[in-house]
Amino acid sequence: MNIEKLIRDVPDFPKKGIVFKDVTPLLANRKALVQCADQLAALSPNDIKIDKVIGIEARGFILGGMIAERLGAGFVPVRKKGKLPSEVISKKYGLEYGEDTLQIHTDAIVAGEHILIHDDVLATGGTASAVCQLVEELGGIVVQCNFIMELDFLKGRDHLITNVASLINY
Ligand SMILES: O=P(O)(O)OC[C@H]1O[C@H](OP(=O)(O)OP(=O)(O)O)[C@H](O)[C@@H]1O
Ligand SMILES: Nc1ncnc2[nH]cnc12
Repeated sequence: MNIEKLIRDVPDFPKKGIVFKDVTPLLANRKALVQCADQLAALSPNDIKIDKVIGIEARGFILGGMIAERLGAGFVPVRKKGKLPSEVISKKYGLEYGEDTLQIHTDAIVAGEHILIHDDVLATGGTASAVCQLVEELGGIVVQCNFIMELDFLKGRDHLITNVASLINY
């Protein structure tokens, strides 16, 4: 089925001038959800065993968990500042409509592990790039960053030195 039809444009959210790509209709459709998870898992390079999938808060959690299950990998959340309970490392970052700080538990990744990072949208790349840096600080190897969609005109791909894959390009 055509998952693109289930992504809704919301003008002027969360700020004037931003066209927000809303994935909630896609997530609510049982066939689209499964198809999306299957296709994202299939994007992962099949010659490297993924140890852990990272989902980026909040919209990266849903399909990140489904991809981890399909790849037989663990799941690691990267969260906004102040949400993870144990010892963390942090990275400040800028995104299409603001800035924030992301955190990961220091014991979430063992040095040398192969990591796949998932999020719903690649826009400027600020968010995904910060997560790559967190993974590398812990000694993880980023195998791929994958996304439901990529906003090509914001050139997020240029900020990521790793393999980048997405299901839809705008
Ligand atoms: O490529 P960038 O310009 O960095 O933008 C992409 C990020 O923006 C959105 O998250 P948001 O910070 O809105 O958080 P949410 O998932 O909690 O709504 C999206 O889910 C990505 O994480
Ligand atoms: N235009 C957009 N729609 C949805 N999520 C985003 N994250 C950054 N830019 C976005």
